[in-house]
Amino acid sequence: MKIGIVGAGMVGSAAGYAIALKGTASKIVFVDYNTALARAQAEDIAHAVPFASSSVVMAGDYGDLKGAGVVILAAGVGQKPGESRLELLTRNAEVFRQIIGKVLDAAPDAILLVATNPVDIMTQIATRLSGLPPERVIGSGTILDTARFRHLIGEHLGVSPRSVHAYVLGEHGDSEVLCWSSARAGTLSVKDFAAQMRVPLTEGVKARIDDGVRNAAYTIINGKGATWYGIGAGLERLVRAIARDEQTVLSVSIVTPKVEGVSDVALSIPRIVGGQGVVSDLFPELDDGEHEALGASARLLKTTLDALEY
Ligand SMILES: NC(=O)C1=CN([C@@H]2O[C@H](COP(=O)(O)OP(=O)(O)OC[C@H]3O[C@@H](n4cnc5c(N)ncnc54)[C@H](O)[C@@H]3O)[C@@H](O)[C@H]2O)C=CC1
Ligand SMILES: CC(=O)C(=O)O
Repeated sequence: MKIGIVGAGMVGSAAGYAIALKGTASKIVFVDYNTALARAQAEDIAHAVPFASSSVVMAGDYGDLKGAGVVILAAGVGQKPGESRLELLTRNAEVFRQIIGKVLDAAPDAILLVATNPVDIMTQIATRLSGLPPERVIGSGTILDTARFRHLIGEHLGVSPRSVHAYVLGEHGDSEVLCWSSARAGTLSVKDFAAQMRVPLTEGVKARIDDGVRNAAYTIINGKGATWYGIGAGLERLVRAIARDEQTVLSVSIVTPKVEGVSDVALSIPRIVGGQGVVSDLFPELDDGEHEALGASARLLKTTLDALEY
């Protein structure tokens, strides 16, 4: 499958690098209004390909997205230290106004994968601007937060994160909801797993993990200015699920008709992803606190979107 990446900065290039190394796409086209940057990223990544795959990597303009099955949208500004994702909204909504029409003129059949923050609201904006059905405009949502959650649980329990099945729901942002009530390691609830392994899983430990997931972006941005490897790998995972029609469960954001009483809001729940985009939503079982927190997250996103004129 040919894929396009609009925005050749840290996130776009990390995604392209991961896709090229895994050979997930036959062709990768970078588009950026900084054409020198797009060309440099494509050339640098192309030099990694002989070690790994046979993907063709190039830079181009919007017309070169013709025939792309997936276009990743990673253009726009990122957070400065201390800035929240929601504070980026006005600037990045303007970027999407400039690029979505051009992407669709060239690649009307593409599935759009949104990475630009605040990703849930940008997904809702991209859905509206494109006129595409929601299942074809997919925000990376909490795919990264879910990976962070699995990493920290696995580290604490002494088990591979690949054996941890746990999801972060709601906003990719401060109001996200770590779903402890259904978190499992292997075949056991994390509580039973911890007991068998004789590892404490106290409220204090859970609070530390919650903080580590919720504030990971702030910590990393303080240290190196931005985050890119985690989301780059997450975007590759999404492209793979689509390119191979995997029907894989991933926590991603699309405009959803009803969540905890809030209508038409983009946020993450686990969903089945395949060649047509999102195939099904999987509403997880939640405890009362998680229901409440997911409702609050949905209301925050909806109110923030409603305040934006676009
Ligand atoms: N969804 C997620 O989990 C994550 C999302 N992000 C978000 O991804 C976005 C990109 O972050 P970075 O790559 O670090 O930023 P960056 O500044 O390195 O790259 C952004 C690129 O967008 C390009 N761009 C801006 N306006 C454009 C336009 N109108 N047309 C074409 N290209 C344009 C810039 O030239 C730049 O190369 C940010 O909004 C950031 O917050 C970052 C990390 C994780
Ligand atoms: C920047 C961002 O959204 C993240 O790393 O979670």
